[in-house]
Amino acid sequence: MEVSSLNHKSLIVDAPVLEYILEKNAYPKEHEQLKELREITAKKCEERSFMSVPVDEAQFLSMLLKIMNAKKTMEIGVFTGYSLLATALALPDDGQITAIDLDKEAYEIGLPFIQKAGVEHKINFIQSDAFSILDHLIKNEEEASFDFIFVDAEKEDYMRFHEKVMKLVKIGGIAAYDNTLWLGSVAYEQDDDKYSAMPESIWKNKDYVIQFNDFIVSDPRVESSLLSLGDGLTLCRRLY
Ligand SMILES: C[S@@+](CC[C@H](N)C(=O)[O-])C[C@H]1O[C@@H](n2cnc3c(N)ncnc32)[C@H](O)[C@@H]1O
Repeated sequence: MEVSSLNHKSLIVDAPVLEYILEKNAYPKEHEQLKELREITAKKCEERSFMSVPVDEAQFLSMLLKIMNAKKTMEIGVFTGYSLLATALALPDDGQITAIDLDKEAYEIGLPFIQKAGVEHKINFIQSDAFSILDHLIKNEEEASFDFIFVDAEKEDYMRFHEKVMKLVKIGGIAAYDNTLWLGSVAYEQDDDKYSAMPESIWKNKDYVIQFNDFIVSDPRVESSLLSLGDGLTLCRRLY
């Protein structure tokens, strides 16, 4: 399969290398229902399917959750549920995921595959703006109770999410933020030849991503690592 036809969200610009990773490593071990969910998302959501996390990133998150022995997690920004299903498959049978999205229709596209994979019982999907749910959880004594929180929503909200997420994730737990290299735009000016062709939506949000990245570097509450996986994944381990 040609990488250009994969619509893959990756910073790897060397197409044969990306194709090698996907064809030789990621696709051969992709769970059948994840593959089906990915295919139906591409078919029904067309260019919006670009919002799903890439296969290699989902496999990294899955391994991380297993290494951590994560049991109680949260996902902010579900879309059709690719990262959600990868998480549900990685958690033990009594694991719990609070999954929040404004859009239930998109979740329902992926739901049959979650059901077929036999992991729906681990998921509490809440159709809502995530901020009100986070406030509710903080009020209801769920502070410092989540092993892992994955944030994959609007980039302009990351700074506000971070303050609430820092209250909800356990000390020693991980908050993971997606798209923190924002297709590489964070490193380029708009008039740069290489990146001037990027869509308006990328440039519109670039400054929010830069502001968030700068903040995380000097946030004493976390140890962080910015991975060049997908289009950037920042892991923050809560220290206190
Ligand atoms: C990039 S997509 C999530 C992709 C998903 N993690 C996956 O791998 O398929 C972002 C989602 O965040 C949701 N969203 C954006 N802002 C939100 C908010 N304030 N509260 C809840 N959901 C939000 C959108 O409706 C959208 O479905």
